[in-house]
This record gives sequence, structure tokens and C-alpha cells, in this order.
Amino acid sequence: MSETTQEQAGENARRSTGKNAGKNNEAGTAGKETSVLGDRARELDAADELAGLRKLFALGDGENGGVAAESRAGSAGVYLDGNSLGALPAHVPARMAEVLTREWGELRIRSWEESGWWTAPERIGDRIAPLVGAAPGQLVVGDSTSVNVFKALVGAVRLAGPGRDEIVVDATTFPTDGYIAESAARLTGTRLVPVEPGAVADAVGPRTAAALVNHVDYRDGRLHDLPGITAAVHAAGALAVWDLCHSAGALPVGLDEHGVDLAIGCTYKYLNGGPGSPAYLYVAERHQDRFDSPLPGWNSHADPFGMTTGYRAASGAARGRVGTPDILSMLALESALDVWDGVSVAAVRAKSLALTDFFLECVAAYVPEGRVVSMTPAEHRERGSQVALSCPEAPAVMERLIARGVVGDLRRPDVLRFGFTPLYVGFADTERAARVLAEVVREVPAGGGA
Ligand SMILES: Cc1ncc(COP(=O)(O)O)c(C=O)c1O
Ligand SMILES: Nc1c(O)cccc1C(=O)C[C@H](N)C(=O)O
Repeated sequence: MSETTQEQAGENARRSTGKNAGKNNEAGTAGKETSVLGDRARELDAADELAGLRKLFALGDGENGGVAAESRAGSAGVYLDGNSLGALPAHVPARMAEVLTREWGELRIRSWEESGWWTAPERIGDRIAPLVGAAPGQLVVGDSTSVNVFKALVGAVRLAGPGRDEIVVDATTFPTDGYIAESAARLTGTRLVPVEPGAVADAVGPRTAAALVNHVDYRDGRLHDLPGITAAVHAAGALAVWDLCHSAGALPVGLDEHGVDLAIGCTYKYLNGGPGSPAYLYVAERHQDRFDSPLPGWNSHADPFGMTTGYRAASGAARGRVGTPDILSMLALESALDVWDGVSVAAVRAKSLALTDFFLECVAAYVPEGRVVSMTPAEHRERGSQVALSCPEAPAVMERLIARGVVGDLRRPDVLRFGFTPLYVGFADTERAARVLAEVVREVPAGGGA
């Protein structure tokens, strides 16, 4: 995509996204708008430098067959839920067949060494590292995000040392982080201080051990100021722990550049690792020697096969390991990461913003006025890679959208959430999703249920 077309998309969207995202429209104007925006979508797709990546995914487009073929059989099949579960890269099944038949089926126990199973957590951590702006040796893959939140937060309190007895937590966080933070606070004898991300800088002080914040909010898609909040947390002498679930693979993170202390994130959203694929833990190199994991399993022992009774922590990222890695999920993730070869996160970010701008513009043009309100920040610097629309009839609307092949998700009670994955979502998909949304909204009466 050229810079001019991106700027054009952004400018048009800025003009059209006010508080009321849907400000059109009598049925009569829709035809003209549709053809203009449809033409623009085709132009934007033609100029899109990432467009060729879509064929790497099993989205039912034809040659790859795949899971969504039946949903594309109708007029519209658009997958806008990659911020919950990323699509399957088409080459992964063949790689998994090899893992099952050759590595497990034939080599069996030898694969821990010969197939590189034992070192997979650090090796795959190094594959993810450039996507989140980290030098090698600081990420380890394994366990769920929830478990890694626990390791990171308790580890951060221990790193902060005595005299610091408060954990500041993002009050708007995805629930699991809040639940785990509450337990971590009880276990470490600290007090939990929940605040909005924008208030973290004012909430931290001499008693703060650590602050846990989401980079992008899972509901409204707001992008929080990682550099600014991290600097404020550091100025208070505390550690900054970031949850990257909704930003990794969608926008630049800059962990090393901004001096983040610890971070965690899942791999099944924009990294397309598959359902329940293992999460990652980042411990900045400067903290690794003192990182004291609250889950010191044998996999993080300096000499795991020594099988000694006393624990001695491994050095480096391996210190974040716990028990036997979930190899099948891990190797599916490793294979899925191949789609990133040669792809720049900056290009992904540029396309993501152009897609969300264009979606907001199409929604404003097509959806009858007052039926949906955008919760997604208009400012690019505050926007992740999703659009959230509040709509009182959201349950009925999302059910009908999915039935017509436009797959977003519902966050109860009234949020329609659409995730834009630049590796496989295009501008024609985006225009079509807004068009189908407008049709569905017209069918569901205001105040109407499912
Ligand atoms: C911000 C955030 N943190 C954590 C999680 C999930 O944690 P887990 O991978 O343990 O289910 C999610 C989504 O599921 C999320 O959106
Ligand atoms: N992790 C999920 C799962 O195992 C099942 C269904 C949804 C999810 C999610 O990822 C939810 C997601 N974090 C969200 O932003 O809403």
C-alpha cells in the first residue's frame, strides 16, 4: 500500500468517526456509498504490500481448503476474530503430521534431543523476540498467560525487594490478570491498588513494588502508553509488567527500547499459534540473575537431569520454565511463526490502522445513525488492532453476523468486537463486514433481542 492511499484512508476515517460511528443512512443512499467504498476497497487491496500473505492461511479461499470454507459459501465470509483465535497457517498441519509420525511416532524419547524438543521454549522465545522488540535470550515460551502473569508479578515483587508492599494493577484488565494479581498480592503480603491505566503514573510511589498493565485493552481496543507508563513506574523505583496479549503481532511493542522489566503474552491471537498455544514470559536481561520464580520446577533447574533435591536456578530465560513443555502445541506455534519471515511489524501496524480507519468509515457510511457507537479511540496513538462498537442489541446482531459469515465476537452485554489481523484481512473483507453489519442492524429492531 502506498503512503498516499494509507493517508487517504486515515483522513477519510478521521472525517467520519465521531462519537456516533453510524450516522448514515436512509436505504436510498446506501447503493451509491457502497459502490464508492467498494471501489476504494479494491484500490486499497491492490496497493497492499501484505496482501499476498493471506494465501498462507487456511481461510477457505479455495486452494488451501480449510476450516472456513462453508462459511464463505454465502455472499460474505470474513474472519474478524483473530484477536481471540488467530487463523491456521496452511502449512502447519503437514508439519504437525511430521511431528506426530516421525518425531513422536518413530524417534520417541530421542526427540527431546534429536528433534530439538528440549530447547524449544527458548528457541521459540527467540523467534517471538523481534516481534515484541526484544533481543534474543529474554523470552521463554510455555504455560498459559495466566500462569506467566503469576510468575512475572511475584517475580517482580521479589525483585523490588523489602519495603515495597503495593502492587498497582490495571483496573480495566482482562479478568484473569486481576484474579491472579489478587492472589499474588495475598501470597506476597502486598496490597493491591487497582487503577485505570491512565492513572498508573499518579498511583505509583515509594511503596509500589510493581505495576501490571495491559498494552491494549481487550474490550475497547485502547492502546496504552507503554513508554510513558513504564517511565513513570521506574521513576517511582518500581517494576513495570506488561500484558501484550492484544498487541504482540499487531503493532510495535519495543520492550528493550522502553526498558520494560517483565512482560507476558499469549500466542493464539495475532501470532496464530493455535487454540491454547503456550504463552511467553519476558524477563529483561538485567533482571535475570535475580529473577526468583515462584514456580521453580525442575525444567528451570541449572542441572535438570542431575535430579538433585536442592534447587539451583538456571541462568537466562530458562529460569522462567516450570515443568515439561507442551511440545505438540509448542511446535505448532513454532511452525505458525514461519508466516512472519520477512514481514515487518511496522508494515503490519500501518495496514492495521488503515483497516480500522476504513472499517470505521464504512460503518459511518452504511449503518443507520445512532445504532452503534464506536468505543475505539479515533487517535492512532491510542488504538490497537480492533474496533469495538457499543450496540444495545449486540447479542442479536452478532448472532446474525456470524450466521452470515462475518465472524467477530460479542463482549456482553453490549459490545460488538471486530479484530483486524493485517496478515490475512483485506479491505474488501472490511467493506463487506460493514455492509453486512448495516443489513443486520436494519433487521434487528432498536431495543430488540435475539
Ligand atoms: C489481556 C489478556 N490476558 C490474558 C488472557 C488469557 O489468559 P490465558 O491465555 O491464560 O487464558 C487474555 C485472553 O484470553 C487476555 O486478553
Ligand atoms: N483464550 C480464550 C479461550 O481459550 C476461549 C475463548 C476466548 C479466549 C480469549 O482469548 C478471550 C480473549 N482474551 C478476549 O480478549 O476476549
